[in-house]
Amino acid sequence: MTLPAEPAAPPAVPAETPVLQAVDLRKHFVTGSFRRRALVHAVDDVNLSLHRGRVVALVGESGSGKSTIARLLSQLLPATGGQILLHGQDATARRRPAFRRYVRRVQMIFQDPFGSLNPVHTVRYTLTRSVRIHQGRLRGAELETALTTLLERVQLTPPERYVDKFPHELSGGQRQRVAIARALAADPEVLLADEPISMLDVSIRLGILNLLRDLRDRLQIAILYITHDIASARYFADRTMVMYAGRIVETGDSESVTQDPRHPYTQLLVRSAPDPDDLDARARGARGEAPSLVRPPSGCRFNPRCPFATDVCRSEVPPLMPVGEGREAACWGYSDRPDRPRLGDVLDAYGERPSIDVDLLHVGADAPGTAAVETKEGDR
Ligand SMILES: Nc1ncnc2c1ncn2[C@@H]1O[C@H](COP(=O)(O)OP(=O)(O)OP(=O)(O)O)[C@@H](O)[C@H]1O
Repeated sequence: MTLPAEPAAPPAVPAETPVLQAVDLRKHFVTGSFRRRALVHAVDDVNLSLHRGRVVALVGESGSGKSTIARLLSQLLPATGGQILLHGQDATARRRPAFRRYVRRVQMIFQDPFGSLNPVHTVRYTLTRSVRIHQGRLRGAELETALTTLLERVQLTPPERYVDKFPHELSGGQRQRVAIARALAADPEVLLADEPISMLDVSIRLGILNLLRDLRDRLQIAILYITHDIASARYFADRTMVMYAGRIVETGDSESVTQDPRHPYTQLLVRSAPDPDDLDARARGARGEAPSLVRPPSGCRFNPRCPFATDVCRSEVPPLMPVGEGREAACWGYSDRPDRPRLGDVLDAYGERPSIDVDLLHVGADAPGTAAVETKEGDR
């Protein structure tokens, strides 16, 4: 199924102070028993900024730390180190009232719309609860208006067709729309969307991405879009950050990162689209597997799989270095050190030159803007 090439729209607002920022964010999980205690280095030294009306995609294969970042930013997990800033101010919520205030600004959308909605409650119950938590004890006509507004905002129209349904009476896409409406009841500034389409039927994924894009544009919400699928990042996100084994290895505007990847890992990731976990299968053997996060490789964590790794890659962690306008890659190959690796044509090591064809955008659907199609009765 071919989709029209429609890269992410340019930002509606100029860059300004980030709404939400992670500064040197770190999460090490303690696992094992007392005697065999081990630390999982899930996230190390991650910096990211979310701006009003812009989407940042966080892309990487399974286990790279993407969901941990979302849970840290939502403050469902305490960080081991680093800071979370909301409008430039430390936002660490140490007590419940502060956490409530934070959650009003920063809402999360989960991967599984089947698990995130209580099956015994109607849409009315779910949304009313969220409205009352975040907007006060609305009743009668006022409450009805609030519910109608939320359902219309997620394009579940006419609202009366959906408001008294139970989750099992809705399609996966409709359930995800209800989950998004529940998040919108808080009138958030930030949505953290953790793989919001990966559990949905391919035919309705594009509808959900278009809805999120609409919220970005109309409500100027800042969105963190977590995905395995670098092709959907190109379609949907203004900027893309690539994560490998707990660290950010490349950042830049989505079009450049996906069409002209600079870090050897991003090049592999692009080549493995649409299934990044296929990357393991392709690179295993000759290049080894994704590293253990209990004992991550020293230096660049990608070095055991990188065909150009040299001693410096094995001993020193590469910082993010400029590799173009607004672009950075954490690879010594872009430094001016005399002992840097010579990247050469790194892609030859793995085969043909990668590029993301929009056909690889396996979100499915015949055309963008399919929200209305999805909400028809047929999508049950
Ligand atoms: N509560 C936990 N205790 C111990 N280790 C954990 C915990 N949660 C996550 N991890 C580990 O942290 C690492 C990063 O996990 P995370 O779920 O953030 O990755 P991910 O990129 O989101 O993967 P996926 O796409 O499969 O969800 C993994 O090695 C995982 O096993």
